[in-house]
Amino acid sequence: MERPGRLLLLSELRVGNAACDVSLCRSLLTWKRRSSSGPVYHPFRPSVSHSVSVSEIISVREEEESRGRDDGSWKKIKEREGKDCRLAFTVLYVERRQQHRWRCAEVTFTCPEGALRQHWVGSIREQLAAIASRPKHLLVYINPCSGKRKGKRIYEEKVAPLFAQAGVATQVIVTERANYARDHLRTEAELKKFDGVVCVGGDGMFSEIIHGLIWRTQMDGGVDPDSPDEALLPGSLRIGIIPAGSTDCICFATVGANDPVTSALHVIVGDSQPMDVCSVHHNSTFLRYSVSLLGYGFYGDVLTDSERKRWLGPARYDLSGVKMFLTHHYYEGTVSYLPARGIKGTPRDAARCRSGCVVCQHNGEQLSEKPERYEVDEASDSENDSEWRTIRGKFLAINAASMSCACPRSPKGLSPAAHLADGTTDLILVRKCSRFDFLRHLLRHTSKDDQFDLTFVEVHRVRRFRFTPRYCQSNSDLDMRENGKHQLFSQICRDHPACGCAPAYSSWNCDGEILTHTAIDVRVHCQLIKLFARGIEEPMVFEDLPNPCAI
Ligand SMILES: CCCCCCCCCCCCC/C=C/[C@@H](O)[C@H](CO)NC(=O)CCCCCCCCCCCCCCC
Ligand SMILES: Nc1ncnc2c1ncn2[C@@H]1O[C@H](COP(=O)(O)OP(=O)(O)OP(=O)(O)O)[C@@H](O)[C@H]1O
Ligand SMILES: [Ca+2]
Repeated sequence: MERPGRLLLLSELRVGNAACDVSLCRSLLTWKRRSSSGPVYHPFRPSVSHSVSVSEIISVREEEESRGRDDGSWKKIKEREGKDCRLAFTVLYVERRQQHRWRCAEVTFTCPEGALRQHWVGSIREQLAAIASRPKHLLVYINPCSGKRKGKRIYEEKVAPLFAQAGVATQVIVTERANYARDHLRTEAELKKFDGVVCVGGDGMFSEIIHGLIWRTQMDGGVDPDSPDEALLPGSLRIGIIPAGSTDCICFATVGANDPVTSALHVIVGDSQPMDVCSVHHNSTFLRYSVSLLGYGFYGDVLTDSERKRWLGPARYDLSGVKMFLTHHYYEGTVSYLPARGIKGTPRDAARCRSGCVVCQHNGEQLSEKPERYEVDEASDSENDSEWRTIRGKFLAINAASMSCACPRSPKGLSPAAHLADGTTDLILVRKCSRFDFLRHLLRHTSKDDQFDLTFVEVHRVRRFRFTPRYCQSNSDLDMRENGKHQLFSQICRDHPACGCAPAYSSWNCDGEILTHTAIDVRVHCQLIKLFARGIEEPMVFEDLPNPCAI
């Protein structure tokens, strides 16, 4: 019955009323209905074969006689099949649905005898236990105030039952205030006990988690977070996102859908997706980390305005978006950047970052093999260094997208060809233009047309950039001292649009949080963190299907 190394098990089992050939190869569970004339191939009665990779099996359970006793379903099966239900076992596995959604499907096999059932259940469990990447103990933070305030319910109803079925133990913490999760991770959490951290909420909640984890890792490793030139240490814990926020662009861009069940299943199967993180400094003061959007001008103003409308829930962004579009403020300043060299990919590529992305793999290897080359570039502080480029101008928006920033509002995102883990960010400069032109640019985020193919838009793939607003170019310290004053000034002008004077400063939108400074220094840290995700999967074509085992 066994051929070591290839075929572990091959039996005739029943699925419902049908006799099936069921096999367990090293990595594949396959069941194939037998044709009525026996196991022999019959060209006119093709039998459908189902295959599930063991890596996508969630769990296996032995059916108990008591199961379904209330509705008599087991009794009916027993009567129909004349079999003892104690001979049945059920396999729960990942099933792919439309639009990158995953669901938990199940199939029940009935064995001719109890010993065979034990053999099957034991073998599948043994294989599952051998998958080292699966988390066994997770620390879960729930933001009860995210999005439509449904985070707690989403976790309890959709996610916790799946974790329980998969045998994943959890410690669940419902946050009591903003930054509760960040502070808990920084100081209190016993991280050694866990294989990962899960956040239930939006991009802001994810941001709290990475701030807590990255800070803790640097402190433990003796790295000074205030130094913009120091390489940061990667953490060991993966992060899972159960989407319950207003934008959820990090979940959408790493999984392909904002769906709590899909995300929970990616956690259970132990997926791993590396991700770039930008550190943001003002002079030598650490401000924040960013993984998705750093936006000055339009997206900064949308965020500032939307914070006053939190009670509106996710719709606040659309309302503030329309308002800031009509307001049409532009801002003057200088952007300098270090172009990404020696890497694969450009922001105008047709190819997209997808599961198993070769660009991310290639660039990640390049950067880990030759970090000194980049360190030399980065350590150079001179604006005149030939590597640095400088652009002065009036901008409606300055956006740095470290990933596509795809989200339901814009399924292709701010920078459709950006990569999750290539060590770069796409710097998008939208110069002052008419409202009509800016609308054309914005609309292209929702269509197939190229949002960069406009004379007033430019995009650069960079490893590092700096921004200085016009009125503090001579002395960037001024920015710190003038901060209170400019915020007041901007506030007056925003609140009295009739006065006609445009504010001199916008704010930076850093993954949905407002930064306290306008002059910033941004550096990309390649693959600093890991998520329980695998990147967006390409739809399977016939040739991609796993080969059935050679029996
Ligand atoms: C005419 C339709 C144009 C639609 C253009 C849609 C572009 C949307 C691009 C979304 C990019 C999201 C990037 C992600 C940022 C997250 O780290 C952050 C935290 O969650 N979210 C936001 O800042 C939330 C940012 C939300 C921004 C919403 C902007 C809405 C713009 C509406 C403009 C309307 C013009 C109407 C003219 C009559
Ligand atoms: N218990 C809490 N009470 C109030 N605010 C909280 C609490 N826990 C976390 N927060 C804060 O709530 C803010 C918003 O959270 P979150 O990002 O989860 O939702 P969102 O803003 O609706 O979604 P998105 O960021 O995707 O647009 C975050 O800045 C987070 O720090
Ligand atoms: Ca990137």
